[in-house]
Amino acid sequence: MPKDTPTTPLLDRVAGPSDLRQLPDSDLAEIARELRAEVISAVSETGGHLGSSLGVVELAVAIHAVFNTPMDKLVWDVGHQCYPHKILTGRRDRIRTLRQKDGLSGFTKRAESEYDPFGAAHSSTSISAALGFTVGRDMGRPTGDAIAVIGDGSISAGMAYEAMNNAGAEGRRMFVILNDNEMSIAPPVGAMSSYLSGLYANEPLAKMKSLAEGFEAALPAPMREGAKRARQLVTGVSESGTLFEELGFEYVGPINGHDMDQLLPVLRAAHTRATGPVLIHVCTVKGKGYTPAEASADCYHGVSKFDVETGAQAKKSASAPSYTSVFGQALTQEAARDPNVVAVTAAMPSGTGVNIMAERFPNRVFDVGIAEQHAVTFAAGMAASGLRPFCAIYSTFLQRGYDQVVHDVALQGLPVRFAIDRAGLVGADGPTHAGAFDIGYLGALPGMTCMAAADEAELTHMVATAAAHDEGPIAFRYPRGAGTGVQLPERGEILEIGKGRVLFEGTDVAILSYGAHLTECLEAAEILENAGLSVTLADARFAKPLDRELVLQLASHHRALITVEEGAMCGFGAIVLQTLAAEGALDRGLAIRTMHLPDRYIDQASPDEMYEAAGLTARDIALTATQAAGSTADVVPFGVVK
Ligand SMILES: Cc1ncc(C[n+]2csc(CCOP(=O)(O)OP(=O)(O)O)c2C)c(N)n1
Ligand SMILES: CC(=O)[C@@H](O)[C@H](O)COP(=O)(O)O
Ligand SMILES: [Mg+2]
Repeated sequence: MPKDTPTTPLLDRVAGPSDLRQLPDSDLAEIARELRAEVISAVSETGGHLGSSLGVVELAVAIHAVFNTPMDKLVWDVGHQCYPHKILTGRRDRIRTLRQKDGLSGFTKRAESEYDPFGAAHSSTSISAALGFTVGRDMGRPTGDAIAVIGDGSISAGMAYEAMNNAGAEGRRMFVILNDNEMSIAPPVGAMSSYLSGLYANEPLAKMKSLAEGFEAALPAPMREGAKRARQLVTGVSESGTLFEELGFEYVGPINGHDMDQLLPVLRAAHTRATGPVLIHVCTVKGKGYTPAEASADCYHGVSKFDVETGAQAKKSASAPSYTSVFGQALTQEAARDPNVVAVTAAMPSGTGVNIMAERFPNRVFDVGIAEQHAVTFAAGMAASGLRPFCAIYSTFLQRGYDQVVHDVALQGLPVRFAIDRAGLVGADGPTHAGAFDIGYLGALPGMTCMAAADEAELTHMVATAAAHDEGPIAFRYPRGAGTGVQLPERGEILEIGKGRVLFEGTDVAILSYGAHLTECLEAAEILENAGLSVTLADARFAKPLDRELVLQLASHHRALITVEEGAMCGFGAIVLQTLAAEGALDRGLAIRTMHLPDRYIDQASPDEMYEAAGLTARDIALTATQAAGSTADVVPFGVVK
């Protein structure tokens, strides 16, 4: 047994939620204690989203004890807090494979378990999905109650309100549990967060509040009194109820989400009496029960492997600064030169690196909360006012703001600068977080300039180029993690729009790279040269406008042309193909291959393993080039490829 494996005699008897339901209530707090120890122990070995999972340990036990999962549909918003739920629902034996190749996903996933009725990883979808299940139940589908568990950060997104607006009007029996830990990844922002804090502040007086008399009656006597008092208090102080009540929900809470003596009776009362939508406001502590997590500024939102005793996390041995930090520094330099440069983040200040600019220019960096759609249009408004906004959003999350990119930015030709982090495959977070599609979805837009950084120096140039580009929207993408270690320029150079660069010239095969896979292309070129093929390597820098002249030149002077990108099909390769086709350059016997992510989702693993599964290693590029060039040379001797 590994040294940190806790003893868990009660939890050992729980193979699934039905076992939990056989236990007396008096055992459930102890189950939660053992479950917390198991989560800490497992995540110390795997890394992952620890703080959020620790915050919902009691909640997970109580929900599974009261509701009839999997018939009742439990939908965890984001899903990053689902580790206790996975342990309780038959996945304990694989919990130490979390976020690894062939292991458990770090999020809820339909394919993994019947207890995960709805997959997630992007936030604020749970209420909509739960309402969908509710309608399914009411229309005779074999499904029970639906329960959405959503955090205070995630409930700031517009989608959650769209869902509550709809659910309140539908008036169907469903449950929304607001898990309020007064934290997002960073401290939460915005008026909604202040509003929830106000409700939370009522806690000593309003232990329980429900405007429905019948609901109060279902509570145990001590709570009933509290509920009545709260009702009088609230109705006395203000004519209106909470925002949730205005939206048509019955509001219950706030209650202490770590106290089984509050959780169990409240959930049971709700379960017994609810006839319409109910919102149960549960207050929790992110990182609860693990001192290093509770004491840290981010409550151990996402951790690498760590020492359970000390909480010390394994340090990544980065030989080079991360792309994110290089972006943050370059942005700060631009902001120092130009007072019109502003930055927007949607709840990811440190993830995107705009926190670096915020240290020097706090009034010019705007964290809008989890609200990508608003972030994009807000940036568009700022651009229309004459400011120079950088809208820094991960590729995968920008998907949520796509109509805003099209309608509010591109169509109006507004110069919003999109800094697109996490381009390509990201590793442990898996396919939900892969930056796979932005080349295609942005490349399709008239007037959009699209760049991809081959290394950190290139990223610095692209930040400078974007800052200087007032002619319309411009985007630049770069991957998660450490850069290549190249020398960074003192100041970013303004690149000529639509011009690529040739790294070296050969005669047989041309490789045209777009983005950070240039490293693999360099390696592939070396393999090919060793095998006797003469290679040209070019970095396109721009997908739009494409360097037409360069592409035509590569097409006409080589037997084979290979494009390489860290993105899905319908991306850079497609743009190259369409350009060549339009020029008639495909009519002359050129062998062309477009290398991109395959047309399937790639499960979590390390980024290298994921790129291997995607067929995008240096070896894959070399093999593809050889075959395209019609060479029979044995181009990949063992030992050459890393
Ligand atoms: C659409 C979208 N934007 C951003 C994120 C990144 N993200 C993941 S969790 C999180 C914070 C969520 O806060 P909350 O819902 O309060 O849960 P907690 O982490 O506090 O448990 C953010 C911003 C995401 N998953 N989805
Ligand atoms: C759950 C979620 O969406 C974030 O916590 C995400 O996992 C962060 O990813 P990075 O570690 O790449 O910032
Ligand atoms: Mg929170």
